[in-house]
Amino acid sequence: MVARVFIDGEAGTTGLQIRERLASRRDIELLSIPDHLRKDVAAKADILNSADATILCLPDAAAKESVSLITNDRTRVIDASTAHRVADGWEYGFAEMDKGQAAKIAASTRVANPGCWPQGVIAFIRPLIAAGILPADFALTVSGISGYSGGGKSMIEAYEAEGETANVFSPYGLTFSHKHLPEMKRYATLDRDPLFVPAVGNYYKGMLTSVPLQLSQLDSIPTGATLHAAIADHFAGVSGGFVEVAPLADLGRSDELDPQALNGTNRMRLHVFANDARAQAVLIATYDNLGKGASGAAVQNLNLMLGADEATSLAA
Ligand SMILES: NC(=O)C1=CN([C@@H]2O[C@H](COP(=O)(O)OP(=O)(O)OC[C@H]3O[C@@H](n4cnc5c(N)ncnc54)[C@H](OP(=O)(O)O)[C@@H]3O)[C@@H](O)[C@H]2O)C=CC1
Ligand SMILES: CC(=O)N[C@@H](CCC(=O)OP(=O)(O)O)C(=O)O
Repeated sequence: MVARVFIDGEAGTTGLQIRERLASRRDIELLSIPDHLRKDVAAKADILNSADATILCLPDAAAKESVSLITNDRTRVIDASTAHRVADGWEYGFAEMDKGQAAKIAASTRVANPGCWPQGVIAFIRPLIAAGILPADFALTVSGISGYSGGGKSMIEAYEAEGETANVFSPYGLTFSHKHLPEMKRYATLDRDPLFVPAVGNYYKGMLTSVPLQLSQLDSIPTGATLHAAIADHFAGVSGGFVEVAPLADLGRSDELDPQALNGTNRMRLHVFANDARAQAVLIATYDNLGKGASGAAVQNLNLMLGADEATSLAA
C-alpha cells in the first residue's frame, strides 16, 4: 500500500531534509501544497485531512494550528516542533528510549519528534537512573555544541551573512530557561531541571552533547566501567535502533569526538570517559542535529508508524 504523506513546512530546513529522505520511496506518495497556499488555512485543512500521515516542520504555533485543522481520525501526525513534546495524548518519538518505545510509536496517531539536545541527555541519563546508579535528584549540568542549522532558516541566514567573521563558538540560553528543559527533565526521569548551557558553532550541522558527572557527590560512587556497562546494556536491549555505544574510552581522548562525524546519518554514538581515582566522568553523544536530531528521527518514526523498513521500501 502507498501511504500519502504531507510535509507541512516542506520549504524549511527540517522539511526539506525530510523531503529528500522520502523522495525516492516507492511506498510513499508525497503530497504538496502550492507555494502561495502553504499558509492558507482552508487549503491546509484539505491536504492535512487527505493525508495518511503528516509531518509538521513548523514553528510551535503553526504546528498547533495544523493539528487543530485535522478533523478525521485517520491522519497520523509527527510533530517536529516543541509544541507537543510533553503534551497529553502524544507519544515521545525517541524510539530507543526504552525497549517498548518503538512499539508505542508504531501504535500512536500523535508522535512528538524529540528536540535535538534532549535526545543526547536522555540516552545517557535515563538508563543510569533506571539502573539506580544516579539518583533522580542529581544536579546535572549539560553543555555541547551544535551547527547553526539547529536554529532554522533565520540562524542559517545570519551565520551565512557573517561568514568567517561569525563567532566560532557562541554559548546561548544563558537565562537557563531553554525550551528543551521540560522534555529533558521528563524523559531523562530527573526530578529537577539540569543546568543547560548549549553553544552554537560556525559550521552548518552536526552536534555534540556533553554531560559531565562529579561522581563524588554520590553515596555509592560508580566506576567508568559501571557507567558504561549500564548504558551499553540498555542499548543492547533495544533492537533495530540507531544509537550505538562506543567502547569505554581509556585514552582520555577520542578522535571520534567530532560533532560533524555522523552528519548525513540517523545515528547517535555515545562515549563514556572516566577517571575512577578522581571520581569524575563525562558522557558525550555525537549526532547530526538535522539527522537523528530532527529529520532522521522523523523518518524513523514515520517508518515505525507505517510498518515500513526504509531499505526495503527503497528497493520495492
Ligand atoms: N533545525 C533543526 O535542527 C531542528 C528543528 N526542529 C523544529 O522543527 C520545526 C521547523 O524548524 P526548521 O525547519 O529548523 O525551521 P525553518 O525556519 O527553517 O522552517 C520553518 C518553515 O515553516 C514555514 N512556516 C511558518 N509558518 C507556517 C505556516 N503557518 N504554514 C506553513 N508553513 C509555515 C516557514 O516559512 P516562512 O519562512 O515563509 O515563514 C519555513 O519554511 C521547528 O519547530 C523547530 O523547532 C526540531 C529539531 C531540530
Ligand atoms: C543551535 C540551535 O539554536 N538549536 C535549537 C534547537 C534545535 C532543535 O532541537 O529543535 P527544536 O527547536 O525543535 O527543539 C535551539 O537550541 O533552540
